[in-house]
Amino acid sequence: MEPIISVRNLKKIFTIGDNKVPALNGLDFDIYQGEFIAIVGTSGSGKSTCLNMLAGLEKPSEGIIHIVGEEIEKMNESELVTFRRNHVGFIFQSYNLIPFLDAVENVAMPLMFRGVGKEERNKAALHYLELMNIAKEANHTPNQMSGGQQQRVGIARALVIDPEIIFADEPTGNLDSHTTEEVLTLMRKIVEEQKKTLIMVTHDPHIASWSDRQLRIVDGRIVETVLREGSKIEEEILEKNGERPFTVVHPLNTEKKSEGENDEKHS
Ligand SMILES: Nc1ncnc2c1ncn2[C@@H]1O[C@H](COP(=O)(O)OP(=O)(O)OP(=O)(O)O)[C@@H](O)[C@H]1O
Repeated sequence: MEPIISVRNLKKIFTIGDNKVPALNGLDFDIYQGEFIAIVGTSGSGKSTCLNMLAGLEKPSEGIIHIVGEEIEKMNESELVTFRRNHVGFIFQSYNLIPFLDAVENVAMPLMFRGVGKEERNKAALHYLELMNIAKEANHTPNQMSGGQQQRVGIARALVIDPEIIFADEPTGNLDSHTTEEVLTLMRKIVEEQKKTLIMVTHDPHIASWSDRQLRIVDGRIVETVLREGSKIEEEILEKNGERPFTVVHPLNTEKKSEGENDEKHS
């Protein structure tokens, strides 16, 4: 099996005036099609910076990002827009639905950008609303729906272009615990049934535990990976490749060790 995403020595340093803020200090990992990955860490650890760079929304300071066979850090802005339109779906914490459009029109929007005609795009939108168990609300605008319903519309919108990869930044951050479980169940369902690759950022260890594999970040480094017990995709990768997905882990117990001495390769 070949990875769908490969990241090597990914670094990001923000410059504010004379100050340099290192947000990512060298990430090395592979992700495979059909994996549900959680990037987990406390506030300021570098999760969103990592997601933004994988999605081509920010340029790395150093390093390589291969996604579906393309080196995205070398693309210019218009190539990145086309790349995202064709390969990537986004799920946002605050849903980002357009308030004056109903659910069908919101979901159909990415297809409109692709030039798909109204009848065809509305049909596709309804299909994904059905998949998310929210077809009854197809003609409701966002203010006529609960948070959980809006997020299901948000997921349908991410799916409508049939992307290989879906990025989700704190997708359940605004939901109560019951609705969070419902939305996570649906997210697992789309990963398993449609073989999508889902990369979710969260600060919450319980939400992260829904994923197949957690990458825990502290101070811009991966300090731990956690596999979900019994994960089908992780067993499939192990069986086909003879090893676990490549990740370089920098464990936290660094006292008395020089730089790099305690780095472990987990594969
Ligand atoms: N545009 C920016 N300019 C300067 N510094 C930034 C910028 N974006 C992020 N940072 C800094 O980079 C570090 C990592 O931030 P990031 O937003 O990736 O963390 P996070 O883990 O996603 O946090 P949160 O959960 O609070 O969103 C922090 O120290 C942050 O202050």
